[in-house]
Amino acid sequence: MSHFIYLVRHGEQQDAEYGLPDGPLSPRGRRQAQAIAERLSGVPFTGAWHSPLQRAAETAKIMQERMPAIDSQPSALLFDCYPSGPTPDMPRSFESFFGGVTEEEIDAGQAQMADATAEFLAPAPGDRHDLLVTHNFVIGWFVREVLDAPNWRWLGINQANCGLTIIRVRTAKPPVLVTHNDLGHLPVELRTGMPDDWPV
Ligand SMILES: O=C(O)[C@@H](CO)OP(=O)(O)O
Repeated sequence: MSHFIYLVRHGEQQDAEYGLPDGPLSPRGRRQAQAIAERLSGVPFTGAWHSPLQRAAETAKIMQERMPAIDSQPSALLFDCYPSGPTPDMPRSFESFFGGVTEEEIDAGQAQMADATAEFLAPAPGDRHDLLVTHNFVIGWFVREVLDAPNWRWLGINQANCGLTIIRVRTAKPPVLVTHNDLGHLPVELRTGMPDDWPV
């Protein structure tokens, strides 16, 4: 019995480069959402959830238009957050990242991620295929959790807009990272949201 979790980062947000905290998808973001919906259209989803933020909710809505069998529900466990704070074993190069982040934000993010992994990464009694449309840091934390890496390690694990990450969970076996940030469904002009330019 396998529980597959399909993690999708939302599509590109309109004017995100101006530092807006949230907003609608850009035209390119809408095309990304259509492309990931085509990619996943054959999966027999048993559940779907999305972050309540507008960019994620719109992504889920566009996906749902092409995948009428899913009925995506908003989940506060999938909000954008800081999954953990600085730790002594963290490389010093990451310290500046936490400059403007408060302890309250970190505490809230840690609590959210503990609940999110307990809720969404649990083994299921039968086969399950669950879709989660969420944010870069949240997906980085799920990947860190699967790899049993140190807490700080979600930093630097990045996903492109509408990139596809799949985790497989079974009882009595460690979880498996089936694929990470798979962009096979996105033509090159729709590959956005990574911090660095693509090397190829
Ligand atoms: O701001 C960001 O870089 C990430 C953090 O998770 O958010 P989003 O995936 O919403 O762009």
